[in-house]
Amino acid sequence: MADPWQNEYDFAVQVARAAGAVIRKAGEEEIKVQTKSSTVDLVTKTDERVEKIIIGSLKEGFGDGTHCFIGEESVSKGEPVILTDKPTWIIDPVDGTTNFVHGFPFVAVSIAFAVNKELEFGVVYSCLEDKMYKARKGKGAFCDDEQIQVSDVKDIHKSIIISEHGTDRSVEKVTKIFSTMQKILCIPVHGLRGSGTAATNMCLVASGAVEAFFEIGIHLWDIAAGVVIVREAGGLVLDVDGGPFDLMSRRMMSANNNVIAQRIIKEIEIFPVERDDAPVQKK
Ligand SMILES: O=P([O-])([O-])O[C@@H]1[C@H](O)[C@H](O)[C@@H](O)[C@H](O)[C@H]1O
Ligand SMILES: [Mg+2]
Repeated sequence: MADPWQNEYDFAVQVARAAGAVIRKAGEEEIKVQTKSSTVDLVTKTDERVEKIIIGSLKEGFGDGTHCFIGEESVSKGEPVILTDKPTWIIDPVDGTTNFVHGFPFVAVSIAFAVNKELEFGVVYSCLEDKMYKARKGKGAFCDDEQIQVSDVKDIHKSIIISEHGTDRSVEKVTKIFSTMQKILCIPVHGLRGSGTAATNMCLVASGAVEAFFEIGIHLWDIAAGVVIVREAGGLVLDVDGGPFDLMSRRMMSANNNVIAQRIIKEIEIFPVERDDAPVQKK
């Protein structure tokens, strides 16, 4: 049977590449910064503009009303996060906005596609490095058309682990995050890293540069595309307590294998976060 979502997949790659070119260009100009949920949760005109470009192009291609869209900036303007069985695009126009603002060279466009609430494909364009990561369910993961695979390291002492601290600066949460990092570092592991973009971090797991990446507090648009890429590269994605991964939970552990995942999970100090599909009240 012909691949039902091949057109959508090819289109997503084209749109991500075009969006990345807009981001690169915008990075050469003056960047005006605003804040969202906190003073360190940054947003720029480029985030909004690129999301409009991406959703606009997707609607031109597939705008017969059967497709739904969940985009970071639309949600921050008050749209609810509702994932139905309909074909749904999950978009982070600029993952790594803080990096973008500071000229730190990792910024990604992340586009995922889900049907019947299952992720079908993911595209992550690391636009400053000009690397196109992509994966289609059951068909492998690729970086610039070269197939990628997770690392085969099983010894935690030979691993590099990524975690991030997100944008919540409450002392209780930051304390737990750093306590977890300290425990992992002292296992000991070879190193701790973080690129500043969850989407890129997942591609680093998928391509074998690191063994695991976990974070509490990410949103579905940060990781949806990366989830497919990690799985198709032979890795696994779990909840931070070792249970099944839940796209809406804002908790995610991705690893090259279960030995590494379980060893890290033992050290994670979990703190509560509001789910992405929590009913919209306020804003
Ligand atoms: O805001 P944004 O730059 O799109 O996304 C952020 C990045 O992915 C960062 O690595 C992660 O630590 C944050 O949790 C995300 O919110
Ligand atoms: Mg993001």
